This record gives sequence, structure tokens and C-alpha cells, in this order.
Amino acid sequence: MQEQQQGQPPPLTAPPSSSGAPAAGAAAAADAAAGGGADVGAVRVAVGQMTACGDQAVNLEVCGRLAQDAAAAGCAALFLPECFAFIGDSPAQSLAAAQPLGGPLMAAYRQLARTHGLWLSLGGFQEVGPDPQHIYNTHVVVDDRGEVAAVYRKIHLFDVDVPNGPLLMESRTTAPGREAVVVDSPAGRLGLTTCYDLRFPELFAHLAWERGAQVLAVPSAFTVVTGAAHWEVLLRARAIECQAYVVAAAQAGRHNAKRESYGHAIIVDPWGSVIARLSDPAATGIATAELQLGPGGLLAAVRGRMPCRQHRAAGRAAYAPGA
Ligand SMILES: O=C(O)CNC(=O)[C@H](CS)NC(=O)CCC(=O)C(=O)O
Repeated sequence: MQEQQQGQPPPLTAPPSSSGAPAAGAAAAADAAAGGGADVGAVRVAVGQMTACGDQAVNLEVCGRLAQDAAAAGCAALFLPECFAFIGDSPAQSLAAAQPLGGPLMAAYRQLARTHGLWLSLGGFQEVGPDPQHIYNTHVVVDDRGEVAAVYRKIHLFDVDVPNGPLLMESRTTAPGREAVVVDSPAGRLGLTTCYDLRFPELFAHLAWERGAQVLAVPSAFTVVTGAAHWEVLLRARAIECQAYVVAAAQAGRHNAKRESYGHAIIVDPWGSVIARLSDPAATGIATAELQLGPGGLLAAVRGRMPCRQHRAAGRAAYAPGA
């Protein structure tokens, strides 16, 4: 069900040469001093893929199987896609499915985290919103004891006329979030985003460089058309420019007569290599990878030898004065 790709080690992981490039350890120390995430060493995580339907009990059962697989594979965290709990066939159904954070739906997923001793990134559920006509698209991180560790409400809403695809107007029924969110976890400092947010690199740069995110979660339900054209290149671009791991859980396949998702859940490392993907881009399942977050690991090596964070800070004086 799962396949792992361990590409060639990138050149930046080679031992320091006489070029004077900083050792990874020094780079990590500098990064930590500059507000980077806690040093959690190497940790295995799982990215999930599924075909959510309009029955919350069925989706919970599927997510339960993925959590069991992730725990059995020795993972500290499982990342689930946007709409993991529910995909209906009308906006009215999404409104009707909405629950508060303290409702029975979240209680069931919190129990799942506790049962399997896993952190869960729950990539977007229909949360009761600010008025009866609007929900929030809410990405919740739950710790391994089942406590809510972070709540991110999707900022950029997908109001798009997809060429040769659907016209989607997410903002008709969803209110935008107004706050960027990071959270420390055993899988590093996570920067939280959702789906269409992927197209807004300023959010990712903020999470990585101003907020110290080491791992960017991009749970999605991409359309087939835009996924084929843009999904992997955008994910790899965000990983490369933020020098961070990107964990992109995905909805896949046909949900109902009107809705189909692109799939292709992947994990990308800070050098831009795809280090995990499902062997079948439309299957339900997980893929796992080890994230090297410690002082001797890949993240520190990439950031240490190509110090984009510092170069950005200096460069911004020219093109975003006062920012
Ligand atoms: O509507 C729901 O039930 C939940 N929300 C979604 O599935 C959202 C809005 S329709 N989908 C995306 O953001 C796809 C983005 C995308 O495909 C792209 O950026 O190309």
C-alpha cells in the first residue's frame, strides 16, 4: 500500500568541505537562537490519503484504519487531508454537518489520537462559523493524549472557476480565518495551512521565517485539473523556498457524482525531494518518512549552508521596506 522513496542524498548533506560552510550543528544552534523550532531529532511521520464521503461514521472508520497503520509503522504523527470528516454533494450539506470544536465529532477524533498514541493533523473540518450561513474550514492539531494543541482556520478561500472543471465558491458558505498558526510537536514545529493556501507563498514564508516552522502541513482536497497542473510543483517549491519539510495529505478519487479529488499525497524534504508517496495516487492509505529535524539532520544542513532566512531579512530592506 505504501512506497517510500529515499532519493539520492542531496549535496548539501555532504560533510562540510574546506569551503567554510557552517557545520549543521552550528547552523541548527543559530536557527534555534533565531526562533526556530525545538530540537526533536529524527522522527517518523505518516501522510494520509482517502476518499471522504457524506457519512461521518464511515470517514471516522477510515481515519481509524490510517491511524492504526501509522502507529504500527512507528510514526509520531499522522497528517489527514482537508475534509477528512465529511464531503457532501452540496454547500447546504456542509453547513448542516458543521459542529463546534467541543462537539462529538472532534471528541471522536481526539479519542483516536489517544487510542493510538499519535499526534493528528486533522486537515480541515466543517466547524460552526460566525453566523448560520457560514462555517469555518478548520485544521485542528491534536496531541497524543487527545488534547487540542492548535486550531487554524483556512485563510484563503477557493473562489475559483476551474478551467474545464467546477466553479467553486467556498466563501459563500465559509468565513475566512484571520490568524497564521504554528505549534510545537514531536514532529517539529508545525506551520498550519489548508489546500488553496498553498498558492500564497507569503503565508509559508511567514510561517517558516517569522514563526520558525520546520514542517509545513498542507492538507488538501485539490481538484483533478489544478492538481495535475500545479500540485507537486507548488509543494516542492514551498519546501525548497522555506527550506522545510512539507507534508501534504490529500483527498483522492470520486466522492460523489459532482466531486473528485486529485490525490498524490506526498512528503517533501527541505531540499525539495519527494521522500514519501503512495504507490497508487488514488488509493486510501498512508506513506511514511523520517524527518531529520535535529542538529545533525537535513533541515539544519540545508538551512546552514544556504542561509535563506538571513538573506531574506537583508534583501527585504530593498523590496519591502518597513516589513
Ligand atoms: O468545499 C469543501 O468541502 C472544503 N473545501 C475544499 O475542498 C476547498 C474549497 S472548494 N478546495 C480547495 O481549496 C481546492 C484548491 C485547489 O484545488 C487548488 O488550489 O487548485
